[in-house]
Amino acid sequence: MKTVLTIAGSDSSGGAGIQADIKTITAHGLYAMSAITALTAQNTTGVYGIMEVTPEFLANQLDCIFKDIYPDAVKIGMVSSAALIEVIADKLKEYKAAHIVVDPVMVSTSGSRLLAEDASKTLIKTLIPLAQVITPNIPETEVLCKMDIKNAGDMEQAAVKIAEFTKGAVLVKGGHDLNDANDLLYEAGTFEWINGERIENPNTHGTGCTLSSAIACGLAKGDTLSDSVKAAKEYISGALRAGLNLGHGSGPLNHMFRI
Ligand SMILES: Nc1ncnc2c1ncn2[C@@H]1O[C@H](COP(=O)(O)OP(=O)(O)OP(=O)(O)O)[C@@H](O)[C@H]1O
Ligand SMILES: Cc1ncc(CO)c(N)n1
Repeated sequence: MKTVLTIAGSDSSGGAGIQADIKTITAHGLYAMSAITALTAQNTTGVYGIMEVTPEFLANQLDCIFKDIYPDAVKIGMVSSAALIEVIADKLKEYKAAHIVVDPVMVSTSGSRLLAEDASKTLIKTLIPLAQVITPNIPETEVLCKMDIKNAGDMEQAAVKIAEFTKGAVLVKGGHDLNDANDLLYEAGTFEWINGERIENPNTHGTGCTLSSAIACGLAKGDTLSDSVKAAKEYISGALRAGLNLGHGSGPLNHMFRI
């Protein structure tokens, strides 16, 4: 049984974070372990509270997991502070973790900041260089490369800039103001566009968490990064097409549709 560790925050509404990750990993037939970085009180309309775990407690969770069930891949989602980012980076190096997917979560779909202002530098300096792939959305890409992104050419230029400070690949996700669903994988100097049909569904809460967890599943199974991203794209499109409609805001996906 292949295993995937998610290191992320808890989303009380079940649509994003740890909950989305575990549903996605399970739907892919793999075993999910989880280390929780923070509790959030949130629902489909917004984030109403964040309570971080201490760095010591996060280190304890990671020790418990790596000493007992060694993960075949690791997905990192919301990590809201520099101190927690440093603990994760130290433990990933200590345990020589492989197939690390970093989803640089900064702001929730509902617009709430999930990464402290001063933590971006620590994310860039200590965690992103450990990633096999990072999966920023358009706003996160703009923060990471300090440029506006208005079109596909900007996405390609941004991916090259980000690759300068990460040793891994960059998946710049489309959507948002570009109003498409075309993603760009930049790996070892090569661009690969992974296009998707835009699905008119207001319930997109947790799409990024779901995609990055699905990519980690492919890597855990030994697939190439390109194949893992393409399979994850199929999965997220299917989850959007399945059209779950819960809550009064931008609701969750249907993770449990059959792949
Ligand atoms: N309406 C849509 N139709 C089809 N694909 C979509 C749609 N919205 C997003 N996607 C796809 O979903 C994946 C996640 O991208 P998105 O930009 O939503 O991530 P995100 O903003 O980080 O998500 P979240 O923060 O809600 O977890 C990408 O592959 C993107 O192309
Ligand atoms: C806990 C958590 N992680 C990630 C996201 C991304 O949307 C969210 N809304 N909540």
